[in-house]
Amino acid sequence: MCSRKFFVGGNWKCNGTVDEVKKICCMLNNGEVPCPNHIVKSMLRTDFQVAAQNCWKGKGGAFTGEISAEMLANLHVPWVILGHSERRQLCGETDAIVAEKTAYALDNGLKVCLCVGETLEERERNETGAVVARQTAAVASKICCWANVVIAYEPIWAIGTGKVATPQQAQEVHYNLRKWLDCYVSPHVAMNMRIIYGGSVTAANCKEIGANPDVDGFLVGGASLKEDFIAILNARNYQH
Ligand SMILES: O=C[C@H](O)COP(=O)(O)O
Repeated sequence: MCSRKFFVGGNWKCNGTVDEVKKICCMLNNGEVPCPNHIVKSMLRTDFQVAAQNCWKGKGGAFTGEISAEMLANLHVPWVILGHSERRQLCGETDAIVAEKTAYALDNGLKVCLCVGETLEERERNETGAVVARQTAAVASKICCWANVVIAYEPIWAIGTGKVATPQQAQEVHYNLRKWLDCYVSPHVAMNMRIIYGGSVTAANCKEIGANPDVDGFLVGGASLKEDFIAILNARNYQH
Protein backbone atom coordinates (compact mmCIF):
# COMPACT_ATOMS: atom_id res chain seq x y z
CA MET A 1 0.00 0.00 0.00
CA CYS A 2 1.35 3.38 -0.95
CA SER A 3 1.32 6.08 1.70
CA ARG A 4 2.72 9.05 -0.14
CA LYS A 5 1.57 12.28 1.48
CA PHE A 6 1.11 15.26 -0.87
CA PHE A 7 4.08 17.61 -0.43
CA VAL A 8 4.23 21.26 -1.47
CA GLY A 9 7.33 23.42 -0.98
CA GLY A 10 7.61 27.15 -1.55
CA ASN A 11 11.05 28.25 -2.71
CA TRP A 12 11.36 31.97 -2.08
CA LYS A 13 14.85 31.95 -3.58
CA CYS A 14 16.71 35.25 -3.05
CA ASN A 15 13.54 37.27 -2.46
CA GLY A 16 11.91 39.09 0.40
CA THR A 17 12.61 42.02 2.69
CA VAL A 18 11.47 41.60 6.29
CA ASP A 19 8.20 43.37 5.46
CA GLU A 20 7.57 41.20 2.42
CA VAL A 21 8.35 38.03 4.37
CA LYS A 22 5.98 39.16 7.15
CA LYS A 23 3.23 39.62 4.57
CA ILE A 24 3.76 36.13 3.07
CA CYS A 25 3.88 34.51 6.52
CA CYS A 26 0.65 36.29 7.40
CA MET A 27 -0.97 35.01 4.21
CA LEU A 28 0.17 31.46 5.02
CA ASN A 29 -0.81 31.60 8.67
CA ASN A 30 -4.29 32.77 7.77
CA GLY A 31 -4.71 30.56 4.71
CA GLU A 32 -7.00 27.60 4.80
CA VAL A 33 -4.39 24.94 4.36
CA PRO A 34 -3.78 21.66 5.96
CA CYS A 35 12.67 29.44 4.19
CA PRO A 36 15.24 29.86 4.61
CA ASN A 37 15.97 31.40 7.96
CA HIS A 38 15.30 31.55 11.63
CA ILE A 39 13.17 34.70 11.43
CA VAL A 40 10.79 32.97 9.03
CA LYS A 41 10.56 29.94 11.27
CA SER A 42 9.50 32.00 14.25
CA MET A 43 6.85 33.82 12.20
CA LEU A 44 5.15 30.73 10.80
CA ARG A 45 2.51 28.36 12.10
CA THR A 46 4.11 25.18 13.39
CA ASP A 47 2.41 23.02 10.76
CA PHE A 48 4.67 24.55 8.11
CA GLN A 49 8.23 23.29 7.97
CA VAL A 50 11.14 25.44 6.91
CA ALA A 51 13.89 24.49 4.45
CA ALA A 52 17.28 25.99 3.76
CA GLN A 53 18.05 26.41 0.05
CA ASN A 54 21.55 24.95 0.24
CA CYS A 55 24.17 23.75 2.68
CA TRP A 56 27.87 22.96 2.73
CA LYS A 57 28.95 19.52 1.53
CA GLY A 58 30.68 18.42 4.72
CA LYS A 59 31.60 19.37 8.22
CA GLY A 60 31.62 23.11 8.91
CA GLY A 61 34.84 25.08 9.20
CA ALA A 62 36.66 27.75 7.23
CA PHE A 63 34.12 28.07 4.40
CA THR A 64 33.11 31.72 4.27
CA GLY A 65 29.54 32.31 3.21
CA GLU A 66 28.44 28.71 3.69
CA ILE A 67 26.10 27.16 6.22
CA SER A 68 26.67 23.61 7.43
CA ALA A 69 24.15 20.83 7.87
CA GLU A 70 25.02 20.74 11.57
CA MET A 71 24.23 24.45 11.88
CA LEU A 72 20.85 23.96 10.21
CA ALA A 73 20.01 21.00 12.42
CA ASN A 74 21.08 23.02 15.43
CA LEU A 75 18.71 25.82 14.37
CA HIS A 76 15.95 23.20 14.06
CA VAL A 77 15.64 23.78 10.32
CA PRO A 78 14.41 20.34 9.26
CA TRP A 79 14.76 20.50 5.48
CA VAL A 80 17.31 21.54 2.91
CA ILE A 81 16.83 21.92 -0.84
CA LEU A 82 19.84 20.50 -2.70
CA GLY A 83 20.78 20.34 -6.36
CA HIS A 84 18.50 23.13 -7.51
CA SER A 85 19.35 23.94 -11.12
CA GLU A 86 20.21 27.50 -10.15
CA ARG A 87 22.91 26.07 -7.84
CA ARG A 88 24.03 23.59 -10.48
CA GLN A 89 24.18 26.17 -13.27
CA LEU A 90 25.19 29.37 -11.47
CA CYS A 91 27.40 27.94 -8.74
CA GLY A 92 28.96 25.01 -10.58
CA GLU A 93 27.47 22.26 -8.42
CA THR A 94 28.13 18.95 -10.15
CA ASP A 95 26.20 15.70 -9.68
CA ALA A 96 29.03 14.52 -7.41
CA ILE A 97 28.88 17.62 -5.22
CA VAL A 98 25.08 17.38 -4.93
CA ALA A 99 25.42 13.71 -3.98
CA GLU A 100 28.05 14.50 -1.36
CA LYS A 101 25.88 17.26 0.10
CA THR A 102 22.84 15.00 0.17
CA ALA A 103 24.67 12.23 2.00
CA TYR A 104 26.16 14.60 4.53
CA ALA A 105 22.88 16.42 5.17
CA LEU A 106 21.01 13.14 5.70
CA ASP A 107 23.72 11.82 8.00
CA ASN A 108 23.33 14.94 10.07
CA GLY A 109 19.60 14.63 10.53
CA LEU A 110 18.26 16.88 7.78
CA LYS A 111 15.58 15.92 5.30
CA VAL A 112 16.47 16.65 1.70
CA CYS A 113 14.46 17.96 -1.22
CA LEU A 114 16.69 16.80 -4.10
CA CYS A 115 16.18 18.67 -7.37
CA VAL A 116 16.77 17.10 -10.77
CA GLY A 117 15.86 18.18 -14.27
CA GLU A 118 16.98 18.72 -17.83
CA THR A 119 17.78 21.76 -19.96
CA LEU A 120 15.72 22.57 -23.06
CA GLU A 121 18.53 21.30 -25.30
CA GLU A 122 18.63 18.01 -23.42
CA ARG A 123 14.85 17.61 -23.77
CA GLU A 124 15.06 18.35 -27.48
CA ARG A 125 17.71 15.66 -27.81
CA ASN A 126 15.40 13.20 -25.99
CA GLU A 127 17.79 12.99 -23.07
CA THR A 128 15.38 13.87 -20.27
CA GLY A 129 15.18 10.36 -18.82
CA ALA A 130 18.93 9.85 -19.00
CA VAL A 131 19.72 13.19 -17.34
CA VAL A 132 17.28 12.66 -14.50
CA ALA A 133 18.55 9.09 -14.01
CA ARG A 134 22.19 10.26 -14.04
CA GLN A 135 21.51 12.96 -11.43
CA THR A 136 19.61 10.48 -9.22
CA ALA A 137 22.21 7.73 -9.69
CA ALA A 138 24.95 10.03 -8.38
CA VAL A 139 23.00 10.36 -5.14
CA ALA A 140 22.12 6.66 -5.07
CA SER A 141 25.83 5.86 -5.08
CA LYS A 142 26.27 7.80 -1.83
CA ILE A 143 23.20 7.05 0.26
CA CYS A 144 21.48 3.90 1.49
CA CYS A 145 18.37 5.29 3.15
CA TRP A 146 15.90 7.32 1.11
CA ALA A 147 13.25 7.74 3.80
CA ASN A 148 14.08 11.41 4.33
CA VAL A 149 14.32 12.39 0.68
CA VAL A 150 11.77 14.01 -1.61
CA ILE A 151 12.75 14.34 -5.27
CA ALA A 152 11.72 17.48 -7.15
CA TYR A 153 11.63 17.13 -10.91
CA GLU A 154 12.21 20.62 -12.25
CA PRO A 155 12.72 20.95 -16.00
CA ILE A 156 15.04 23.93 -16.30
CA TRP A 157 13.15 25.31 -19.31
CA ALA A 158 10.04 25.60 -17.13
CA ILE A 159 11.59 27.42 -14.19
CA GLY A 160 10.44 31.02 -13.97
CA THR A 161 9.56 31.05 -17.66
CA GLY A 162 5.81 30.57 -17.60
CA LYS A 163 6.36 27.54 -19.86
CA VAL A 164 4.97 24.85 -17.61
CA ALA A 165 5.39 21.17 -18.46
CA THR A 166 2.15 19.62 -19.63
CA PRO A 167 0.53 17.23 -17.14
CA GLN A 168 1.52 14.41 -19.53
CA GLN A 169 5.16 15.52 -19.69
CA ALA A 170 5.38 15.73 -15.91
CA GLN A 171 3.67 12.37 -15.41
CA GLU A 172 5.94 10.67 -17.96
CA VAL A 173 9.16 11.85 -16.29
CA HIS A 174 7.88 11.06 -12.79
CA TYR A 175 6.73 7.60 -13.89
CA ASN A 176 10.09 6.84 -15.52
CA LEU A 177 12.00 8.11 -12.50
CA ARG A 178 9.90 5.88 -10.23
CA LYS A 179 10.64 2.97 -12.55
CA TRP A 180 14.34 3.78 -12.33
CA LEU A 181 14.13 3.79 -8.52
CA ASP A 182 12.31 0.47 -8.66
CA CYS A 183 15.10 -1.09 -10.76
CA TYR A 184 18.19 0.50 -9.24
CA VAL A 185 17.25 1.29 -5.65
CA SER A 186 14.29 -0.81 -4.48
CA PRO A 187 10.57 -1.33 -5.11
CA HIS A 188 9.89 -0.05 -1.59
CA VAL A 189 11.75 3.22 -2.18
CA ALA A 190 10.10 3.62 -5.59
CA MET A 191 6.62 3.19 -4.18
CA ASN A 192 7.14 5.52 -1.25
CA MET A 193 9.26 8.23 -2.86
CA ARG A 194 7.46 11.53 -3.21
CA ILE A 195 8.33 12.94 -6.61
CA ILE A 196 7.17 16.51 -6.82
CA TYR A 197 7.06 18.83 -9.83
CA GLY A 198 8.52 22.34 -10.08
CA GLY A 199 8.51 24.88 -12.92
CA SER A 200 5.95 27.65 -13.43
CA VAL A 201 3.35 26.04 -11.16
CA THR A 202 0.42 28.39 -10.56
CA ALA A 203 -3.04 28.29 -9.02
CA ALA A 204 -4.37 27.84 -12.55
CA ASN A 205 -2.36 24.75 -13.52
CA CYS A 206 -1.69 22.97 -10.20
CA LYS A 207 -4.85 20.86 -10.08
CA GLU A 208 -4.34 19.29 -13.50
CA ILE A 209 -0.66 18.53 -12.94
CA GLY A 210 -1.25 17.37 -9.36
CA ALA A 211 -3.97 14.95 -10.47
CA ASN A 212 -1.39 12.66 -12.08
CA PRO A 213 -0.72 9.44 -10.17
CA ASP A 214 3.06 9.98 -10.00
CA VAL A 215 2.98 13.67 -9.13
CA ASP A 216 3.15 13.86 -5.35
CA GLY A 217 3.27 17.61 -4.88
CA PHE A 218 5.12 20.71 -6.02
CA LEU A 219 8.17 22.85 -5.51
CA VAL A 220 6.98 26.36 -6.21
CA GLY A 221 9.08 29.44 -6.90
CA GLY A 222 7.38 32.65 -8.04
CA ALA A 223 3.85 31.68 -7.06
CA SER A 224 4.93 30.84 -3.50
CA LEU A 225 5.44 34.56 -2.95
CA LYS A 226 1.79 35.27 -3.72
CA GLU A 227 -1.72 34.45 -2.56
CA ASP A 228 -1.71 31.80 -5.33
CA PHE A 229 0.30 29.57 -3.04
CA ILE A 230 -2.73 28.80 -0.86
CA ALA A 231 -4.54 27.30 -3.84
CA ILE A 232 -1.43 25.31 -4.75
CA LEU A 233 -1.17 23.94 -1.22
CA ASN A 234 -4.75 22.81 -1.65
CA ALA A 235 -4.31 21.29 -5.09
CA ARG A 236 -5.19 17.88 -3.73
CA ASN A 237 -7.74 19.04 -1.18
CA TYR A 238 -6.20 18.58 2.20
CA GLN A 239 -4.64 15.16 1.69
CA HIS A 240 -3.04 13.93 4.90
O1 LIG B 1 12.25 25.78 -6.86
C1 LIG B 1 11.35 26.22 -7.57
C2 LIG B 1 11.51 26.26 -9.00
O2 LIG B 1 12.72 26.79 -9.36
C3 LIG B 1 10.32 26.76 -9.75
O3 LIG B 1 10.31 28.15 -9.85
P1 LIG B 1 9.03 28.84 -10.55
O4 LIG B 1 7.82 28.27 -9.85
O5 LIG B 1 9.23 30.30 -10.29
O6 LIG B 1 9.06 28.45 -11.99
